[in-house]
Amino acid sequence: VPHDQTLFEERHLCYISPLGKGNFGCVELCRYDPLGDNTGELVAVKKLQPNKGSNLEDFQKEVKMLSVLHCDYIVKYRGVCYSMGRLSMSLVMEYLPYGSLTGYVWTNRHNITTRRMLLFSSQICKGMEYLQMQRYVHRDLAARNILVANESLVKIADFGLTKVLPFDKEYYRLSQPGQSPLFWLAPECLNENKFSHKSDVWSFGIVLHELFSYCDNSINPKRLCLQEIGQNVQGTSLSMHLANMLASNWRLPAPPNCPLQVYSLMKDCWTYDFDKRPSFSDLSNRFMCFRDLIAG
Ligand SMILES: CC(C)(Nc1nc(-c2c[nH]c3ncc(Cl)cc23)ncc1F)C(=O)NCC(F)(F)F
Repeated sequence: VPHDQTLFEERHLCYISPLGKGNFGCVELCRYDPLGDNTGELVAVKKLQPNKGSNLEDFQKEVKMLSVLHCDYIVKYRGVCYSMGRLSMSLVMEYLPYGSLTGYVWTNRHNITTRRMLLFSSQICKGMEYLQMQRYVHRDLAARNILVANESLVKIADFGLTKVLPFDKEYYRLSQPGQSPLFWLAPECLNENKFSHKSDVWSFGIVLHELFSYCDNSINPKRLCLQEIGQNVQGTSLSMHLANMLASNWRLPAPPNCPLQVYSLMKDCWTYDFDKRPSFSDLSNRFMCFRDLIAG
């Protein structure tokens, strides 16, 4: 596929297998094979859920948002494929063969060094720094939404919940509680549906916790929070319980064998007051120093 090509003909898009369900639809592994000889490129095709009209606009917004992102640490947009005579469309992205970070880190937990975890962390941080420059708030930063391109490269993906900040405001207020998973959300998101670069920094801290826990499901953020809340979740909603815990300064415990400097950086991302949280560029600089400092 010539890389400037942004229009994929449906008849050459050969379905191979399902990849998963993301925000706004399912994603399938396909081969774009115009020569019909199986030499075509593997691509990830995100199909829009059918007959959800409103989603078509949002979907076209996601396509538009992705098409202008050019960063080594963000999944590459390849183009679109129209079907049913332009009534439906699919988003075509590069296919990353190693899959999502959660699966990769857990499967390879015995031979991923701290050094490589810090490399992945700094790449996610740089990808978020780039997004911030474009005034994009991801709103769903989580290890499951990071893809592994190869042993030493990860990329941010799944921009289904991403919002562009208005030119005159540094935060985005959702009209009603969104579908972001609670356990990755900053207090101001839980309490006021307020999303910003600084709430993405909070989620980035949660991603570090997942990463340095080797994405071990038995100690994932949801399970640790629910353990802390205990079984006595009466009337008060889960998000209220979580907001109260965070307000009384409860935070996720340090992952087993996590370097102290890394845990202290996570805690900085979880500063209650969003104005006092570090920015992604502050965090990038700190990772630069770490990688020399922490062996492994
Ligand atoms: C919904 C979907 C498909 N889920 C999965 N994608 C891939 C997966 C594996 N390789 C991929 N290459 C490109 C893309 Cl867009 C996805 C994959 N692998 C496993 C998934 F569950 C996805 O988009 N997840 C968000 C992402 F992981 F991408 F951040």
